[in-house]
Amino acid sequence: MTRTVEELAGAVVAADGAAYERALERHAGLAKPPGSLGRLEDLGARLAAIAGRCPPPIPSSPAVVVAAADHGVHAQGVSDWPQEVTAAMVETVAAGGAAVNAIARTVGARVEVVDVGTLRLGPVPGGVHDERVRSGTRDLAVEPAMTIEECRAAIGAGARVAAELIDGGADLLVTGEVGIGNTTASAALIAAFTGAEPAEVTGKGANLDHERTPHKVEIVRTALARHAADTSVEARGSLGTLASLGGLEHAALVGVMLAGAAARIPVIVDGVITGAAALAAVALCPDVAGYLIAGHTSAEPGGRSLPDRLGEPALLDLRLRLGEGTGALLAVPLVQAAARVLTDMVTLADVTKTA
Ligand SMILES: Cc1cc2ncn([C@H]3O[C@H](COP(=O)(O)O)[C@@H](O)[C@H]3O)c2cc1C
Ligand SMILES: O=C(O)c1cccnc1
Repeated sequence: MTRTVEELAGAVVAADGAAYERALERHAGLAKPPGSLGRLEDLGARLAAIAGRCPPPIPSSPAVVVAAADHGVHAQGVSDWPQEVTAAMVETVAAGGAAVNAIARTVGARVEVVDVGTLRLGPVPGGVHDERVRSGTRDLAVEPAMTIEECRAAIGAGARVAAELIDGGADLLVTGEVGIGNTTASAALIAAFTGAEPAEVTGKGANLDHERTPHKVEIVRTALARHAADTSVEARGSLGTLASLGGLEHAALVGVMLAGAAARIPVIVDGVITGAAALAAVALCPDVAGYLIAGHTSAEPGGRSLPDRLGEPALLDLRLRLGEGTGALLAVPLVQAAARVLTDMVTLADVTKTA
């Protein structure tokens, strides 16, 4: 079943503030000095708000969705890598040999890779979700990257994959991506949604020669000016911004976030690409914010401002700048622990009874 953006957004209810408060109260009475579990206490309360019950369920089936697509803006020389690397990485993830696979194995997460629009001549190989909308986006520096219909189709695809995973028992979604050139689209989205200066949010991505970073900043600036000057109805609003400046994988990740929130399941955000998608998802449906957990702070410029925009600092800062979902996956045990302490711990009253 494919749900529209409006249907998905309409199915999202605000996270439950009363369950959040009950969890904080419960924490205050557990067998520890109140507040001594630090940010894990607030995280547990957020999980209670997400599930609408306290204690919250302990996530036991995490799944990472790696959305993949190519980018027309690659023609502007914004990445040192050939576009073939995107499809090659999709195959690598499907075969289990990428960084995301190694870390997913460590934390017991399943990995699902979704091709929403890589450049490829042959068919999508086995083990990859074939949700191709088109072969790469248009060049966002010169024209809208996607039509609204293409953007909607990619959102629907991401939501469908997420819903299948949830139906199959996934109770914690993790966002990931691959797409050569996608740090340029991400910088454009972050600047558009936050008002940040392009130079503040544009970096070397996958090791772009540092002498060419000013050119990359200029491309982002050009794209923003092109979009700002676009007075068509399609260009207006959050969906218009996503279609104009984003990638197909950003749109698919918006779908994953909407579907997770609609099912009252936490969604862990990874680096600057999934973070840019998170800004779009929250712009489309503000209540989604209550379901998003910032997993880590990317070392890419723009990474630092993102978790704050999502309402709280990220859980980890390991100076990762890879994407794929790697940083978000590393936060999975923290999320599980935050829920588990609310279930497993005895109260201070229990302890003092036996003292
Ligand atoms: C081998 C390889 C594996 C990756 N895995 C994630 N990325 C990351 O780098 C790319 C974005 O950087 P840029 O905008 O500079 O092209 C995306 O594929 C992102 O997922 C990779 C990049 C490469 C080269
Ligand atoms: O933070 C990220 O997601 C990121 C940073 C650089 C390159 N690819 C991904």
